[in-house]
Amino acid sequence: MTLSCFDLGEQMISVDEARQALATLIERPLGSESISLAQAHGRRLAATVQAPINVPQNTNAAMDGVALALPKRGVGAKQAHWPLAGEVLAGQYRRELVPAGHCVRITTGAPLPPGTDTVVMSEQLRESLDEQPAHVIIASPELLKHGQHVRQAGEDIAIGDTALPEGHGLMRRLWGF
Ligand SMILES: Nc1nc2c(c(=O)[nH]1)N[C@H]1C(S)=C(S)[C@@H](COP(=O)(O)OP(=O)(O)OC[C@H]3O[C@@H](n4cnc5c(N)ncnc54)[C@H](O)[C@@H]3O)O[C@H]1N2
Ligand code: MOO
Repeated sequence: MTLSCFDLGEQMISVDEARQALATLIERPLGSESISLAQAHGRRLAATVQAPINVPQNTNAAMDGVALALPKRGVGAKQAHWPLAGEVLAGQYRRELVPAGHCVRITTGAPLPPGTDTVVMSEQLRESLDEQPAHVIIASPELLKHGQHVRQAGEDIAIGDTALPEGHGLMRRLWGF
C-alpha cells in the first residue's frame, strides 16, 4: 500500500469553509467612484442603471414602404388601393394625423405618424414609390396584419426599466466608443 497525503494527518476543510476563508481575503465593501465612460472599461457598476429613455425612442418603421392608417375592422381593413397622404423619412417627424384608409411613404427608422400603425414593404406594392404615385396598390391585402413591420417605442428597453444591473461588468461595446 502506498502512503497518501491523507495519511499524514493533513487538516481537511469543506468546500464551504474554503469559500468562507477565501472571502475573508477580499477587501469589502468595495468603494465606488464617479468616472467618465471613457475610463469605465473593465470596471463594474456600483448601482443599477435605470433607462432614462425608451429604446427605441419612437414607434417606428422596420421597413421601407408605406405606413397605413389601417381601420380596425369593416370597410377598408383589407383594401388594396391606398391613397398616399405624404411621406416621412428617417430623421423626420410628421405630426399631422393620417386619416383612416390613407397611407404615407415611410423609410426604415422613421417614426410612425399619428393615425398609422402598420407598415407594408415597398416590395409588396404594385407601383414604385419613387414615381410619387397618388395611391399605392398592395399586392396581397388579405395578408395584412395590424402592427406588422413596426417597432414599438420601448420594446427593447422601456423607460424606467433596468438597463444594467448593479455589479454588471462594463465594456466599451455597451456605450459604443
Ligand atoms: N422594403 C424594405 N425595407 C427594409 C428591408 C427590406 O428588405 N425591404 N430590410 C430591412 C433591414 S433587414 C435592415 S437591416 C434595414 C437597413 O436599413 P438601414 O437604413 O439601417 O441601412 P442602409 O440602408 O444600409 O443604410 C446604412 C447607411 O449607413 C452608411 N454607413 C455604413 N457604415 C457607416 C459608418 N461607419 N458611418 C457612417 N455611415 C455609415 C451606409 O453607406 C448607408 O448609407 O432596412 C430594413 N428595411
Ligand atoms: O439586414 Mo437587417 O436583418 O435588420 O440587420
